[in-house]
Amino acid sequence: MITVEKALQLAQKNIQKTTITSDILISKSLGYVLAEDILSPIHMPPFRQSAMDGYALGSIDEKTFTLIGEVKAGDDTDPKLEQGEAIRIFTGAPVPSQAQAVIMQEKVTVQNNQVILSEHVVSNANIRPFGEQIKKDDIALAKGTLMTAAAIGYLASLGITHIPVYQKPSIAIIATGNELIPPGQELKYGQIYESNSIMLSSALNKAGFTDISYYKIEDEYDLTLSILETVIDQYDVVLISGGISVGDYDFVGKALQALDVEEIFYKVKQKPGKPLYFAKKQNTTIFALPGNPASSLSCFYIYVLPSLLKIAGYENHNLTRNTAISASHYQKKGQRAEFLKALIDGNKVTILDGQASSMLRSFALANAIVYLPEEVTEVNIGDTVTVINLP
Ligand SMILES: Nc1nc2c(c(=O)[nH]1)N[C@H]1C(S)=C(S)[C@@H](COP(=O)(O)OP(=O)(O)OC[C@H]3O[C@@H](n4cnc5c(N)ncnc54)[C@H](O)[C@@H]3O)O[C@H]1N2
Ligand code: MOO
Repeated sequence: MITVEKALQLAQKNIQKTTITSDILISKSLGYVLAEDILSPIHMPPFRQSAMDGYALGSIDEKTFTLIGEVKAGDDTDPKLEQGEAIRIFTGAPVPSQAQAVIMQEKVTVQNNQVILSEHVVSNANIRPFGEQIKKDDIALAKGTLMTAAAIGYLASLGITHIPVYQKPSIAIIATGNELIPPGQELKYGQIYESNSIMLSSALNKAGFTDISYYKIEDEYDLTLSILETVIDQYDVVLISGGISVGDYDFVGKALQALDVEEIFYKVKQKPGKPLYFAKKQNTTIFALPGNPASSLSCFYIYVLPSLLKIAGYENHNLTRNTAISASHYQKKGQRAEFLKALIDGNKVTILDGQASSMLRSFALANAIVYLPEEVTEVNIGDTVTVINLP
């Protein structure tokens, strides 16, 4: 059994950013990472732009100007403007080439076609210079940038429609267990509802991973072997739930071994999620998550999600860790490091009741995980603890 720190380190070391990129519509690019530098195809702004509704002035030394016309946003005119003359102008409109400044309409009075300034203006006031934000062929956004709403808006403002991004992995989720039936059917004695696949796919969707396929396997060796062989061949990432412990009907480990996967680690000194298994085969990454629902989700957030984000090209792929002051007393029962479902409010964190790995209610209420390393055996109210924010 390895430590949490060693397991995290091995996951980091054995996961590489994908080399597969594709050109996609920017409207579909939220959450993708740029695979190349994007150069601006235009100067932005593409002309001298008025930043205010007011008057464009032919000179800046006078206090009174003769009003000779108007330019509004979208106009394609460049009217002549002499010293002592002004043109009515609006925010976003092209500023006449000869204009030396724009004054806000609140700072003038207009009488008989004369614009009278109540204060002096400085040269180029309220004019957004040509190419002020970015020049044509300069790097608009660098390779590695995460596409956020703002990044999408920015590239759209430069007229860009398609961008090269790192492809997101295709993912198979495999739920194992004879006892599992889909929600919506009536439970027979011995059965429970299968909830891990919908939970994991929801967590994947939230993180922007949508290429997901589902499989359900009975606890049967040959079937486990053949389905695992197929999915390892077909998908970039395989997430298996359950069947990874030591019981007579836990066939996942045996099947993976028979398929000659490269085992990176099996069993981590942690609670929940002790029998976590991580392996690779060619370009496929395989995580076998313990079947207990809270163990599955805990391992997903701590190990799987950072790995998937790294594959998809994210620079900051780890969940944020902070410290907070515990509002709870908690006594560890065993020796393993623990990930505890918790509720953080400001810098105060409450460890929730119901931490068993079979229970999801505390997870459903949690917004954070308190991490207790092996050496911490007890938390007292007022102690500083490590907190991992849940996405
Ligand atoms: N003798 C030992 N027994 C167990 C050990 C051990 O070290 N020695 N470890 C325990 C720990 S810790 C865990 S965690 C579990 C993990 O077991 P598996 O990964 O093999 O998972 P299963 O046995 O298939 O299922 C465990 C539990 O979770 C329920 N389950 C499974 N899949 C789903 C699903 N898709 N949706 C909802 N619930 C699911 C299943 O019914 C079981 O109750 O092993 C301990 N045993
Ligand atoms: O490690 Mo298991 O997830 O404690 O129950």
